[in-house]
Amino acid sequence: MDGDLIAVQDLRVSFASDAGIARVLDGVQCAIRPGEIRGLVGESGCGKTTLARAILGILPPNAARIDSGRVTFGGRNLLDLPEARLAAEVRGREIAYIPQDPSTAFNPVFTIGTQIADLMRWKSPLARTANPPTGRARREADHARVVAMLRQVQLPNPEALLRKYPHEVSGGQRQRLMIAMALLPEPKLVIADEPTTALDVTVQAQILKLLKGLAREHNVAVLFTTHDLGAAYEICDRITVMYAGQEVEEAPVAEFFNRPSHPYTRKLLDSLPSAETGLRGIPGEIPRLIDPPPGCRFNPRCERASAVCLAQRPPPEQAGPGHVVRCHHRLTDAEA
Ligand SMILES: Nc1ncnc2c1ncn2[C@@H]1O[C@H](COP(=O)(O)OP(=O)(O)OP(=O)(O)O)[C@@H](O)[C@H]1O
Repeated sequence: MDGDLIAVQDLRVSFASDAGIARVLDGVQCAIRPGEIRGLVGESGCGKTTLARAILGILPPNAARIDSGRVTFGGRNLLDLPEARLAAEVRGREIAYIPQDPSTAFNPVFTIGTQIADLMRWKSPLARTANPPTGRARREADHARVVAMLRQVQLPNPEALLRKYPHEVSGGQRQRLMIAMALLPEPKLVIADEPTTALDVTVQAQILKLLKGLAREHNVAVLFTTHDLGAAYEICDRITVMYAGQEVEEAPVAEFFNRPSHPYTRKLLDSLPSAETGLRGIPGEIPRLIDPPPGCRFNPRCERASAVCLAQRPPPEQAGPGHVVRCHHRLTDAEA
C-alpha cells in the first residue's frame, strides 16, 4: 500500500533438513507504516524470527531458501539487493536489529566504547551528510552523539560505561546498550526480536517502556516479535498474529484484544492466565512444517474448520479499519 515503510508480500521460506523440507513461511503478507510499533505474535516456532531474518537478509545461507516473495523498502525489493549493498546501505543503518540475547551481540574482548566507536565508523549518520567532518572532528562528534544516546537510554555515567567490557554490565544495561546502538545510525525501522526474553520481569517492563518512548521520539517504526501478549499490549500500535508460518490476523491493538476475528487469536487470548480460569493451553499441537496441513494451517486444531479450510488458504478480508483476517469462518462480533 502507498505510504507503507516496508511491505512483505507473499513471502515463502523453506529450510532443508535431514527429515525433509520445512515450509516455514507460507505466503506471508505484512506491511508496516512509518513510525508504527508493530507486534508480531505467535507460539514458538511459528516463524517470527525467520520473518525478521528474511527482512534483514540474515537467514542461514546453507539451510534456508527464499522460494518467493518481495520485501519492498524504500522502493527496492530487499530480496533482490546484492549482499554488499544490503550490508552497506540497509542492515544496521536504515533497518536496525535488536537480538533476543544481547550477550551474544557483543565481542567479549573489546570494551563497549571500542565496539560502539566501530559501529559509528561505518554507520554514523554523519557519514551521510553532505560535508561530513573527518578525522578527530568526526570522532569527537560521533562520541558526543554516543554519550547523548546513552543518556537517552537512561544509562548513568556513560563515559565510565564506555570503558567497561560487556561482562561488566548487567543484562538490562546490555539491552539498553543494544537499543542505543540500534538507534544511533538513525534507522527508519528497528526489528526487535523478543528483546526482553532474557531479562527478568521488572526489567522487561522498563526496557519496553523505554523502547516505545524512544521509537516515538525518533519517529522510528518497530517490528517487535514476541510470544508475550502482555508485552505486545504494552507497546504496540498494531499486532499481526502468525500461526505455523502463515499470518492469520492483523488488527489495531485495542481491536485485537476486544474484537479478535480469527479463532486462533481467540484461543491465544483465552490462553492468557486469569484468576478465574487459571492457565489454559490451546488443545492440539503445532503442525510439523515438513508436511503441514493444507489450506489454513490451523484447521486441525480449529472447531470451526470445514472442507474449504483444507482446500484453500483463506484470502485476506477486511474485518474493520486496519483489521484484516484470513479465515473462512471468522468470528462474529458477538462471538469475539
Ligand atoms: N536453521 C534452521 N534450520 C532448520 N529449521 C529451522 C532453522 N531455523 C528455524 N527453523 C525452523 O523454522 C521454524 C520457525 O522458527 P522461528 O525461529 O522462525 O520461529 P519463532 O516463531 O521465532 O520461534 P521462537 O519464538 O521459539 O523464537 C521452526 O519450525 C524451526 O524449527
